Amino acid sequence: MKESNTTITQISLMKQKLNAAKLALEEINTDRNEKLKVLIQFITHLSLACKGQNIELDNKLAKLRHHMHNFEQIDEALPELVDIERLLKSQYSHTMSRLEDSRNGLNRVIRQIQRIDAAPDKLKKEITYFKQELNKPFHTVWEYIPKVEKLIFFYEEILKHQFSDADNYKILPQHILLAKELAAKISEIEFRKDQRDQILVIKEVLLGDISLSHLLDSYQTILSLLLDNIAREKTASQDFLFSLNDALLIVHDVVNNVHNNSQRNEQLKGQLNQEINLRVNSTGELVTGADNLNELKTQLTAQLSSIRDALSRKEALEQREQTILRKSIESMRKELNAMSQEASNYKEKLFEHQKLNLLDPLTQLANRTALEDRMEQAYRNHIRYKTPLWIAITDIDHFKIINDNFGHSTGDKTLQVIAMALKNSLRDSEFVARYGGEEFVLLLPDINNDHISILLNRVREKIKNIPFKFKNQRITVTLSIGAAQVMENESLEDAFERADAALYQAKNNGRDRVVIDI
Ligand SMILES: Nc1nc2c(ncn2[C@@H]2O[C@H](COP(=O)(O)OP(=O)(O)OP(=O)(O)O)[C@@H](O)[C@H]2O)c(=O)[nH]1
Repeated sequence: MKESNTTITQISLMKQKLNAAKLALEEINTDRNEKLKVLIQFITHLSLACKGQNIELDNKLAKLRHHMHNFEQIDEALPELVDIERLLKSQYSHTMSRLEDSRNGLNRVIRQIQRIDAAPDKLKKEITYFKQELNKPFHTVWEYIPKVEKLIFFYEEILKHQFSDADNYKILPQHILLAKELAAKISEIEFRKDQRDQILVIKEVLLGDISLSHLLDSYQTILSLLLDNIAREKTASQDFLFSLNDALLIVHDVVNNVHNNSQRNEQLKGQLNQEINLRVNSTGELVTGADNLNELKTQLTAQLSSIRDALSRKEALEQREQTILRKSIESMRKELNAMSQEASNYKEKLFEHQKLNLLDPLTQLANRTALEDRMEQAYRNHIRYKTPLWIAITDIDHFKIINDNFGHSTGDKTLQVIAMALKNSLRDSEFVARYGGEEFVLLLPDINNDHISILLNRVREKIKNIPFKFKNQRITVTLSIGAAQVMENESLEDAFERADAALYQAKNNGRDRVVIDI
């Protein structure tokens, strides 16, 4: 009995243990299932994260995910896990080498961007900094993507800058030269009074910090002003020709009328003459055939009265003819007077124009065209009469400083004063012209070698002593002068070049001096 009790107790204990073991097993199973679930989830996420990078890896992860449900023991998954680990490792090194390639690619692109001169300075600095950053290797794709984004930003900025500057292209040295030449050219052209302010503004723009669009605008404005002037000139000439034509038509009509009238009058006068002749003849016949004196008397009185009548009609006709002729001549004279007045106005205008075409409008000195005419004339005299001829070229020293410090209008006034002083320091036979900008050319005939230096130095001193005062500042303006005498058998151009070289030397030797090429 005792034994059976013990057995029962043991069985019940075993039952309890079994139950406990069952519960523990259930717990283990639940736990395993939970962990398996987490593992499967992890593998799912891993395969999603790796998807598309390597097809073998994609397949292995999908297979593993599927197999996981069937594995009793995690050990069973080990071979597949090892395989996947190997693939992951090789994928990592593949990704790293791809990232390195991409980094090198970015470096190449950034070097290209750095070559774009048009990029603004701030952006250039940013690009340099970015390039330094690119020296560090990438570890993940996430480091690479922002770099690509940044690169796109640089491109965008450069494009934006380029487009904002689209109509403001870079001004090159040859554009600045063109602007200066245009300024010099318009100084030589005579514009109408109402155009001069506009021309002054354009000149100021051309000689300042000009942009390409300003240069083009200036060309366009000047061309339209010139075209306008040409059109006006054309209209003025046309008006003159029209009035000339009208006057000639009137004169033509008058002459025609006079001619017709005189033809008609000639006819009438012929008839009257005929009538008078007839009467005179019949009077003669009356006298020869007369028997009775009284009858003759009566008949003669009647004949004489008819003759007188015909004569007075003839006289009246002639008077009328003369009056008409006088009137016609008078109206023709008036017309011709008006015409000649018109013609002399036109001639005066043409003359003024011709004169103005030879004058520099700013300084009122002869311009380059006039200088060329005069040089040829002086050269001809030099050849013909074997008289000496000197060419001197003078240039104001550091004139740019006056413009820069006191403005262009002060510069213009300085040019005017110097021009007048130069003109006043020469004799009538000598000649000065504004050659361009701040350069003047002097033609000096009949000066011998001993006197040229004295003369030119006197001119130089005269300018130096002008008491210029700008903005309450006393300024001394000096000249450099280069001169050359036209030698025997030398062309004018060669002599001019020697004078120019002497001027260059005067500038190089320190300015404010005269250099004579001998
Ligand atoms: N105000 C004014 N300035 C002019 C005119 N024509 C040319 N200029 C100016 O003259 C100056 C000439 O300058 P540069 O050729 O550099 O010579 P610079 O300053 O005189 O110096 P050096 O000749 O070397 O002594 C420029 O600033 C021109 O803009 C003009 O009609 N009016």
